[in-house]
Amino acid sequence: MLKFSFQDIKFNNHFILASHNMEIYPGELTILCGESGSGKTTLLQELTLHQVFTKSYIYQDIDILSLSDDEKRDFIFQHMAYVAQEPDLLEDLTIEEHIEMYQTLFSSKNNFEKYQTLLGIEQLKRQYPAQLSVGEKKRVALLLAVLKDTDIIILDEPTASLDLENAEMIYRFLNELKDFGKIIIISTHDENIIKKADTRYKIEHKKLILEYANHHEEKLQEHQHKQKNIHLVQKYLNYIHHHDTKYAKIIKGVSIICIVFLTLSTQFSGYATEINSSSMKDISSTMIVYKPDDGAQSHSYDGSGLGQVPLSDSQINDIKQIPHVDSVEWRYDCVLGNIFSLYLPYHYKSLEEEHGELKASIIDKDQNKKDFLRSKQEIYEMHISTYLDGKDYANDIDLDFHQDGVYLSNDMVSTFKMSKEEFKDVKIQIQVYVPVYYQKDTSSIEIDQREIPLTQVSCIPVEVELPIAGILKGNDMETSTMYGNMIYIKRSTMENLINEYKETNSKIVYEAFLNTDDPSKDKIDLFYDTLPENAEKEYSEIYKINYQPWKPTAYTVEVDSPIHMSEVLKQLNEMGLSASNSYANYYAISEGTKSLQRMLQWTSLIAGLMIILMITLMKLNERNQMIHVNSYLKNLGYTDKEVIRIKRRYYQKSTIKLAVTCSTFTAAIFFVNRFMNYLPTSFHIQMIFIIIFIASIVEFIIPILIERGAHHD
Ligand SMILES: Nc1ncnc2c1ncn2[C@@H]1O[C@H](COP(=O)(O)OP(=O)(O)OP(=O)(O)O)[C@@H](O)[C@H]1O
Repeated sequence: MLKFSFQDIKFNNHFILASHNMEIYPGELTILCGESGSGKTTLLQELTLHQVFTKSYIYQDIDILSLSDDEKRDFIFQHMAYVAQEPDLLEDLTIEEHIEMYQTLFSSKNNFEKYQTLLGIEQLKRQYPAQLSVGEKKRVALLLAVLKDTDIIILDEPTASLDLENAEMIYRFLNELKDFGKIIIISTHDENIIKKADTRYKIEHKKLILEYANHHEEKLQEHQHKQKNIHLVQKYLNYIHHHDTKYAKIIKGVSIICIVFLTLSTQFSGYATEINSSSMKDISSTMIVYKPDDGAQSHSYDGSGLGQVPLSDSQINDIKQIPHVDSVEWRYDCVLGNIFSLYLPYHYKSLEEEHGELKASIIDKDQNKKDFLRSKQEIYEMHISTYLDGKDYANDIDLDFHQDGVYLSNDMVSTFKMSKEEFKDVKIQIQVYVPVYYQKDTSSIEIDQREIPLTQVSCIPVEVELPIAGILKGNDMETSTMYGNMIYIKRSTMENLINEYKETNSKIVYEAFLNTDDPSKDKIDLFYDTLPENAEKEYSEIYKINYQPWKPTAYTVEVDSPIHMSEVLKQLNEMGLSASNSYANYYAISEGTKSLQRMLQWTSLIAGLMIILMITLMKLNERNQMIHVNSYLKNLGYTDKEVIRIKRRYYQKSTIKLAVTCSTFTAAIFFVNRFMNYLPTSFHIQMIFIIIFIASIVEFIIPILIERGAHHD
């Protein structure tokens, strides 16, 4: 039995109903009738634990008012089904899904097919609530109330504004219902229902009157305890997006693309940083510093010994004083086959006339000799540079035989039909151009139609046999080169050769030409230091060439870190010096990757904000739906905490779903990319974290914040 009493009901000092008691028995139909506006709905709401005016509420010896809020919700879950005047259904679930949800949540075992037939629900099963008439909705709500399988059923005007056909189904249904030992309370104006009443209350003149009572002493239906399972609700929450509008679906698609793009761009920004730092590593922190001829500033350093002026001791000191400069070491670079560098004061013959053909050979362990390169041209394109004694070049060396000697570039050995290992214990025999003089009067370049004389190094070709110390990974040995066939000679070896052949005195050479009408009588004579008295009359042209003992024209300058390169370069330029432009190129790459990074960072940021904005708008749009689901669950008897847990779990699942979709999409892009060889990239685990992070904001944090906002409204 349910014993219930309420105090005077007033709204804004407007008196509605005087205080009264009610006793409601199981297995009976308790009817509440009265005029419209007399307070029937208000009373029913009190019976569903709204408790604004309730004085006492005892059900089966349980004092409901002494229960905590959560216990009251549990009570509703276990014992009470309420069908309001306007039935509450979830817009995105079909009637069949509603039925399935109730059966699952309340593990109903009652004979629901019978009620389903009585209420004519079969043909409505595939419909959504919005497709139903009011009568149909009421019938569905009644069936759901039965499926909740509780011992108290409260119905507010079940037949109000229904046609006869709908109403009759409900009458038949009510006849069945009352035979099951349930407490059934119905508010109605409908005479057809009123006459079925076992107990009838009427509200008249603002008083509740017990008009009629015919108690049967029937026992209450045995209550079966229902297990509350919040996991089961999840499935039905997933149906909520069945009905998403087209634009919501488009926004979802766009946000997935945005998240993938955002992730990729963050990753590429990472690659750009890697490229940047690896190119910074590649540039090492050294550069070749030289002073170009005054008239030919643009002449770049090509290792040909042409166009660079030796540096004075004070200039070298000044370089050493530049902040961040660690060391300044002279170097020597030359091109084999640059026969101009062989012009010496003593002879003006070409290389081939003087020394025969330029040769490079290798001599193996058994003293077998082989021409080193395949063609004469390749030998003429061979470059020699020096490397420093005692310095670690491990980054550039592929195979080190750990002995004094020359390192060969990778290009140079790759044309050879020998494995790299086979170069061990092999010697190379070449003619090294040993520098002895520099002079400025035999070479020139034309700039703006003016001939600008260039400083030229003059060399003596010296045949040497040197062990091969190792093979390089590429062609560079610390400083970068644009040439392929490189031989790197230890600087002390070169220094010994230079000391052996060096000149200590300057020499002036006069080149005297006699051009006549008969070419066979033409001649060239050379005069050293002084010209004969009558020379100017005898010769048609005389050139004076001033040979100075050789001094280094290039230096390897080492800077403490690549990031200070530009600073040092600036100071060198201010001193009128140049540095090999390979650095400038790398610097440009580095700058380029930095701007690429900046661009990617900005676009990522904008894409990120766009996603958040789009999703926020979308979720705001869904706000009412989100709130309705919460109140629906609470009306079913879930406590606030349970609803929060259900919702959190639901958002967690959506987050995981989004993260998995985006990760799969991203992985697919990577796979296609790798397959097509567009970019040398791989799928980084950190991308998953980025995706999870964005997915959590989008599918967890934003919805929770919006719902929270709704609760405060
Ligand atoms: N929350 C409220 N605030 C102010 N007045 C209210 C509130 N709820 C109900 N009322 C008023 O109380 C009176 C009783 O309303 P109630 O809905 O309970 O009547 P009813 O008998 O169910 O009417 P009907 O048969 O038309 O549904 C009405 O005058 C209504 O305007």
